[in-house]
Amino acid sequence: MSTPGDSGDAKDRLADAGAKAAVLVEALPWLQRFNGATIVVKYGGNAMIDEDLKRTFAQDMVFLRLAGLHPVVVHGGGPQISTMLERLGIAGEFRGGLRVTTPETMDVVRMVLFGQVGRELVGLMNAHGPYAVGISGEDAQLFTARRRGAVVDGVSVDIGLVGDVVSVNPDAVLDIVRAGRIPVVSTIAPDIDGVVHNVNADTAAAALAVALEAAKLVVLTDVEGLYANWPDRSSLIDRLNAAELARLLPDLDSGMRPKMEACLRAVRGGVPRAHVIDGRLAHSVLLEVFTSQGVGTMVLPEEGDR
Ligand SMILES: Nc1ncnc2c1ncn2[C@@H]1O[C@H](COP(=O)(O)OP(=O)(O)O)[C@@H](O)[C@H]1O
Ligand SMILES: CC(=O)N[C@@H](CCC(=O)OP(=O)(O)O)C(=O)O
Repeated sequence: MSTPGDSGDAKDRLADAGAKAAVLVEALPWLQRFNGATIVVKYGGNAMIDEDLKRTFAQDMVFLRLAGLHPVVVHGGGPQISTMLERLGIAGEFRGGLRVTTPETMDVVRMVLFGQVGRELVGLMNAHGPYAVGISGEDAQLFTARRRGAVVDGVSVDIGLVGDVVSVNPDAVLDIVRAGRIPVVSTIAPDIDGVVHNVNADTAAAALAVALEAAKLVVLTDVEGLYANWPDRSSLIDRLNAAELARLLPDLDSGMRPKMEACLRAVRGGVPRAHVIDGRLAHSVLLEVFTSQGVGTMVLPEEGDR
């Protein structure tokens, strides 16, 4: 038999326990603040490719749910769509950060987003219990899309079946949330004539966060956050308001632009905070929600917006 006091490293153990307790206690004000709140999380980047990060992300969503929050996941899948198009020998291209989407490409987008990426994430979460339910923008009129073009060198160009979300009916998502489960949303959406469109996942996440009156939008990516002078790593912005972001937007590269447009759309639509965080860091969502420091870049509304 041994007791903690017998061990030579009892002091280390006490210090270790103290540090763990401090982490738990630090979460208390955040648990209080976000109890019952909806948090929309855009899952993308490395967290969607690396096997360990996929599992830790799924764990984080279940953790949020069991901590009394209502996580709603909107997933991307750009790299997976590109891989499948290549396997099928279908040529693809991006214009202004958006995929040129022919009817043939659309079939692949739908199959990969809902049938592959969404299914895998649902499965990873459900390894912890009966939590995740997949849903697409086609279900119960969740999203209605309107065809949009892309702007290339200041000129609007046609990119096929690509849509912007023009209306959201969040009832089906709310049904899933009220049942105590975690919706996992794939971002394909019919237009008013029922023609299915490909919608950028950052854009759809913002529209959904607004419609759900979420407390936060959290967007995962592959960098620490937004850099004022990309790629100068010393220029990471930890917080900025909507007006400051609107001024930066026109100069951003195409990868970061949909994400930052989404953050702007969310805060201007009434979401109190939008965050871009580093999905390469395991449990970055938990760190963002439950620690005082936060991680990544936080976008706030303008003074007087709320
Ligand atoms: N100002 C900027 N701040 C941060 N990242 C930027 C910036 N400009 C361009 N980027 C690039 O944008 C990428 C994120 O876009 P993308 O790869 O499309 O995202 P994801 O795959 O996470 O959806 C970053 O990994 C980075 O290489
Ligand atoms: C119109 C458009 O570009 N749609 C995206 C939809 C998936 C997505 O947004 O995925 P990520 O978040 O991983 O980039 C695409 O086809 O790739």
